[in-house]
Amino acid sequence: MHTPLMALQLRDVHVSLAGQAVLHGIDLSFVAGRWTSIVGPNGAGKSTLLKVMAGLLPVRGRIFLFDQELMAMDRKQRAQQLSWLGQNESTSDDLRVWDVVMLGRMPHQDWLAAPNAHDHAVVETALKATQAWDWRERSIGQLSGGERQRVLLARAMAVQAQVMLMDEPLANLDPPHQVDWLEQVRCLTAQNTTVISVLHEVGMALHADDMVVMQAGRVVHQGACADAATHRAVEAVFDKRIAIHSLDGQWVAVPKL
Ligand SMILES: Nc1ncnc2c1ncn2[C@@H]1O[C@H](COP(=O)(O)OP(=O)(O)OP(=O)(O)O)[C@@H](O)[C@H]1O
Repeated sequence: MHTPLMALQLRDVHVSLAGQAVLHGIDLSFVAGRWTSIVGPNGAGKSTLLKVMAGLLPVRGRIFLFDQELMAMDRKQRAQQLSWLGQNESTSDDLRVWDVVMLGRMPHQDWLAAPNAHDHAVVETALKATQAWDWRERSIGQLSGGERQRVLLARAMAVQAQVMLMDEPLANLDPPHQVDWLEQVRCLTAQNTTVISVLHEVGMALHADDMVVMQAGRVVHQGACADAATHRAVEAVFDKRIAIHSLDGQWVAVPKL
């Protein structure tokens, strides 16, 4: 039997923030080309885990990006392979939308080199994919929260990284653009991109291939979104205040009143 290629692996990862232990011995493996959603209650450590995988926090333990130790990688190489969409990302409001998305191409450009035709083509494709193309000449400060999120998603896509990490990518998106996002993730995984996203909306998170369920700084379950064991784990971390059901071939999470 052939062993699947692992995009990211964490081995006994511990994180402390401001002297407080936040992640306690995380062991996880993410198969390349799949979409995993991370869910759990407020304060469970989801955003911290995502930051750790982006190499943004000091940790105790080991993290591998494909076969390389993440922390030992050259910054540029890491930036080419890992793309990051954080929560409440700050950008200068004066920046043109086009230029914001072009920032995603930086890991591929030489120092002070002008973007080439390929960079322009990638930025155009990303802006069109998130339906942000019409705003390309506007400054990002003039956009609504959801419009801005679509521009930042375009920037993350423009990196064309093998692994994409997204923290609350659906924040501020209206339902049609949430569905667009689902379709974009499907396109990315079809091209063998690995997508890992923190999602609060359990119903959306259940569209992923796999799920990591967290509670109090620990992983309590990792499994396929279609598995009953995954559903039970999600219901348990939310104190059984939600129930997962099948509806028209999809999984939905409904409040238990
Ligand atoms: N900079 C920090 N200093 C100290 N503690 C922090 C810091 N950032 C986060 N924490 C704590 O770490 C824990 C995990 O936070 P994290 O943001 O990872 O949780 P989360 O699961 O993403 O939560 P939410 O669903 O509310 O976004 C929380 O208890 C939080 O208070």
